Amino acid sequence: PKSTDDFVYTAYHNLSEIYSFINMLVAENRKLVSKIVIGRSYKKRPLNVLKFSTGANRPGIWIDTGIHSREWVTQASGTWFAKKIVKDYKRDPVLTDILNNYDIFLEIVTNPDGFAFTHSKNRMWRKTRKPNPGSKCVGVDPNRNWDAGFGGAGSSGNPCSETYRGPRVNSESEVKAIVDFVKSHGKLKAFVSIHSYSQMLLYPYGYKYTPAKDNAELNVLAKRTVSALQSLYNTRYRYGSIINTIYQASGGTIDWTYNQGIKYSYTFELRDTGTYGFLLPADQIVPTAEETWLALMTIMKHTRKN
Ligand SMILES: O=C(NO)N[C@H](Cc1ccccc1)C(=O)O
Ligand SMILES: [Zn+2]
Repeated sequence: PKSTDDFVYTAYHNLSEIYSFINMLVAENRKLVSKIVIGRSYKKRPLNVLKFSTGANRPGIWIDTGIHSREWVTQASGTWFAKKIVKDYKRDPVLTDILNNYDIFLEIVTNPDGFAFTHSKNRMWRKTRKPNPGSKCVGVDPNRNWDAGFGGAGSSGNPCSETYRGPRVNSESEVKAIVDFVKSHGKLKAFVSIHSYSQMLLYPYGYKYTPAKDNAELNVLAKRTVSALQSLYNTRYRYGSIINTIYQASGGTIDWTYNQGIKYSYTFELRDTGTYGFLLPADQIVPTAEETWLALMTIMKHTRKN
């Protein structure tokens, strides 16, 4: 495609197509959009983050998709979100107000090595692609590698496991890059990590049963958020803390971001509930992105007001 207007949002795309989408979007919207490279993957691919900003030194909102590479509807949705933001700025009053006060950071391909591998060799690949010394098994689960209950129940020490935590905290450059960005930015007010599938909206904690101190507020906001999502196509989501809603998981992304003080830390599990699972048909990409955008707007609106 020559522009992001004729990019096909109703189809899945490979790594180079998404990278070129990102570059086109920046080139077409130089005032609003810039690209930050926050680091490199194990295989030295750039970790590209889109920054949407209308002024300096603003607080920020973070959204990542594709940290688990096989969850293709998430990177596809992230691409659609990026275009939606530039289309709606100055047209939608709520988004315009958010962007006049907050920066939005969007990492679409958060695990590029894994994503490339799902296109080339194994569609069901989840982890990073860093080799594990002493094992024939490759990769670390980037949703177990964070310094939040790291190594506890709900992750594995076996390199061959899909939930292998890694040899140490932040061993994965894809994770470390985000950790460093969060710490250096210092003013992120919301952090949303988008996965699939199960149709759930989850908040901390995953590594312990202790409720988050903001549990009540996070629960009320989650309820309102899933209602907004359901309003479009009647897609139903469950919501609650990770450990109570799905299972115990240690070293997870949003447990760490919440403990960093980012109150509005959420994980989405997008469509579906298992009919197609990770192999969600492409004709569900745009409906999924549209309904999820209503949810994200709810969280961003609440963040703006608090
Ligand atoms: O893999 C997915 N979804 O794709 N999520 C599950 C559950 C989860 C969600 C959020 C935090 C921690 C754990 C996982 O095992 O990582
Ligand atoms: Zn996942």
